[in-house]
Amino acid sequence: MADFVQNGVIGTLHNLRSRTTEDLEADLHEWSSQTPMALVLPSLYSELEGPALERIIDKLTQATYVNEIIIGLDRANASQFEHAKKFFSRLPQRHVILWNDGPRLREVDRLLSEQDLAPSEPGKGRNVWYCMGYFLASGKSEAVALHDCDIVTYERDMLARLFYPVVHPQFNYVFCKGYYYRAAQGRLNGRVVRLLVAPLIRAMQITLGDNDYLDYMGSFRYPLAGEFSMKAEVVPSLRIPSDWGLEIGTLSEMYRNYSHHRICQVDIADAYDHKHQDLSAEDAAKGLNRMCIDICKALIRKLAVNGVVFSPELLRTLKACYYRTALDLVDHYYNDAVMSGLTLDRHREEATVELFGQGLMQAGEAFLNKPHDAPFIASWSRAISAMPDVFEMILNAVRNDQGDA
Ligand SMILES: O=C(O)[C@H](O)COP(=O)(O)O
Repeated sequence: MADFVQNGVIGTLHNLRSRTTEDLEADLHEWSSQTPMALVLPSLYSELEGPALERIIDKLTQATYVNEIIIGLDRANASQFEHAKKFFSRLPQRHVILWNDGPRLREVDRLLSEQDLAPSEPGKGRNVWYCMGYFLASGKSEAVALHDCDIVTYERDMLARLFYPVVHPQFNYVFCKGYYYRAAQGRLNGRVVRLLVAPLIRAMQITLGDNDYLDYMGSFRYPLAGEFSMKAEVVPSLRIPSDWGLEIGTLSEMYRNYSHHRICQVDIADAYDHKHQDLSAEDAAKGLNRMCIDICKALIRKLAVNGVVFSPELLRTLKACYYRTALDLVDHYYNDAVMSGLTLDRHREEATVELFGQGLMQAGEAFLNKPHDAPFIASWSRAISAMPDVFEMILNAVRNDQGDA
């Protein structure tokens, strides 16, 4: 049963389950001429071979209020790119595929890197950045939504509910983040949100005291959701991290650029399932271990920008507080899971908390040793000012790539 509580500093739009998807879509259709909508899909070629994307594309064929779909394709060779063109061809909407590893976009990337403007790391952040560049360059839409391509439980209303708050002509929102809970095969998931982000933000609030940024971050029910939407005006000034700090970094950018009143979150699904990564306890460069370190760095960096002075003592206190807070939460997660007929392995949860605690220390130490090390990609405003013809170059590269048979 949904609730209607507004207990954060941003707006929360619940699903009170009194409207159908078709009803929501009818509104979106009506508004689509005034606010055309684009969907960005950052995808790995391997996702075309998995079970989730086929279903996503099936559902999207019916989302005809969408004006254009921009697919960012990573890790594809030439024949895989040709296959991708066929794979996406049944989409009835105008759609393009950015072949990020193709020679034309690689050349744009090379020219941008000559000016230190290209994303330095491969990955989702880089993929999203080029898709957003294309979105701005094409200039065909006024709002953009983004979601991952590994959602096994995808339904059409996810996208309708994601767009609705930023497209409604009387709502004042410029940015909207999706939320849900994660579970599959009778097990509660969402390990990084539950065991790292939620307790860490609470521990930071306890350790640092009153802090508007932490109140804001703590208001998001699923801060790592890869699903969000925004008005076009937001995109040029965004500076997103290229690592796993992407989601936290995007929320932080919105915090810096807009009043809380213009930001909301929306209930887009009940149980959500996706491709799971290994914890990778033995290797801090991979899996959730790496994700944890990148997220901690992003939060620490942002607090430092807001004036918090980090020291080894503060880090030790924060870690102790995080650890206790996370263990307390594990009790609640366990009880919640049991009451809902789901399972939760308490031993594994507590071992994960220990690993994340080490990750927090590693991130803190890395920050203290190299405070200027920021994996941010330049904003598109900056990229255009340094290379005024970059949009033209991207449009040409993408147009020519689509045309090659
Ligand atoms: O959202 C999260 O917490 C991470 O992406 C991990 O999710 P998972 O535990 O569902 O794999």
